[in-house]
Amino acid sequence: MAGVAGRLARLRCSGALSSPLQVTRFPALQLHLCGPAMRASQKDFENATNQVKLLKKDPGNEVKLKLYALYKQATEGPCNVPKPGVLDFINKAKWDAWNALGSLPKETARHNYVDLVASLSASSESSIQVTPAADRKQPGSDALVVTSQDGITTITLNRPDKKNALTTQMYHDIMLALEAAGKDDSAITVLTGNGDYYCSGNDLTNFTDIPPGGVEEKARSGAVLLRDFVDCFIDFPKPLVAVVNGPAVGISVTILGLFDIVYATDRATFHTPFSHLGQSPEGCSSYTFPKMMGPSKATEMLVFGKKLTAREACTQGLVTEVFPDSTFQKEVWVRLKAYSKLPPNAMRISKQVIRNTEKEKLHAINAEESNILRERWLSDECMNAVVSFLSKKAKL
Ligand SMILES: CCCCCC/C=C/C(=O)SCCNC(=O)CCNC(=O)[C@H](O)C(C)(C)COP(=O)(O)OP(=O)(O)OC[C@H]1O[C@@H](n2cnc3c(N)ncnc32)[C@H](O)[C@@H]1OP(=O)(O)O
Repeated sequence: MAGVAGRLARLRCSGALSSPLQVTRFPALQLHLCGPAMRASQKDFENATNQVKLLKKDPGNEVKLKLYALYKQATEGPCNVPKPGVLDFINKAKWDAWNALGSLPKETARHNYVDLVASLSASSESSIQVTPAADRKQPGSDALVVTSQDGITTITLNRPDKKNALTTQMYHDIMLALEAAGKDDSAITVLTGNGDYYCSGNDLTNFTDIPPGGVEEKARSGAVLLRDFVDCFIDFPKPLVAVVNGPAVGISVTILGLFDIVYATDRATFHTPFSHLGQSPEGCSSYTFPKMMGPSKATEMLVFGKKLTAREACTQGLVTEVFPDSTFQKEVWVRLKAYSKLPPNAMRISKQVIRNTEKEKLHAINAEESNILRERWLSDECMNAVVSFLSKKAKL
């Protein structure tokens, strides 16, 4: 988020961002950032600081940063604390916002803060706070739905509004769901997505959740989680089927090489933009992809980020069969229900015969890929890509 908050504030002052939408949503910013200094009493300011805790509608990151900056300027004056490290996304964004206020007098900052809170109070419905990412609660188990019926355990990614991006909590929940499915009395296990996407890969906001040990600790624990997560797929004992109901991105694509069957709607696409994100392949794809499609096609996907259509992915061996979107669900589930009636022990043993020779190798590859990614996550290339995504998301 390098300088984005500061750039935003300067653009606002220059009038460059005064679109009707922004004027409607954030009138206080438009009216007061560069407006004449007016007086608000200390009491008004204290009232506003209390009022802000009662706001019910989340006004978004821009306004939260503005509130933070004005509060600091009003109470401490111009920003003269050291700039946080470039990887410390949240604190750096806050520092940028405060620093962008330059030498704005304390009284003006106090007035602008009071005015901004007043304008927010009018339409408020849920709480706002500049919550450190580390304190933020991840979505709970409703982001993952597990059902068991007709001999099939289905694990459904259920964050359709976020294209089923995988939060840290979801990685843990998927591991638990796989562990349980491996032991339950179903014959087949399915992973699918709710909504128009199968999965948009790792939730990039996971990167903002920096623990007390800093970014190195974040990268270390991320690599451990990734390794454990992928290990669960390598070791899964029963037939594992991906029902790819829409586009798939990142890790949701790479682990497909560890599934036994991949059925896809013709609307699905398969995208691994690792270089664009300053990252490197995971999910054992550095081994499974070249093996299934040859090194050159694998390079197009994993190095150059070429997005495949469902039919291309089928030709390359990543997808087992493609179905028309209009009949996808019906055809796939009829097929899977029939398969689930086959003797479960025979299916389990046959899968193991097919997969066991590779297991040790896959675990070693997973460990190596996770280590390499740990380093990648600390690179400028990765950090810049994540910051760019988060900035667009925050519309900064
Ligand atoms: C234990 C850690 C293991 C990590 C392993 C390493 C894994 C690597 C990967 O998976 S790399 C791939 C990461 N994913 C991406 O780069 C995809 C990012 N998202 C997008 O490019 C787009 O959102 C899209 C192409 C998936 C969909 O575009 P569009 O149809 O225009 O929808 P929106 O962009 O408006 O998305 C709606 C809503 O969802 C949020 N969102 C989508 N994907 C992600 C994501 N991966 N992380 C976080 N948030 C995501 C998007 O921001 C919108 O949110 P909003 O409504 O603005 O709040």
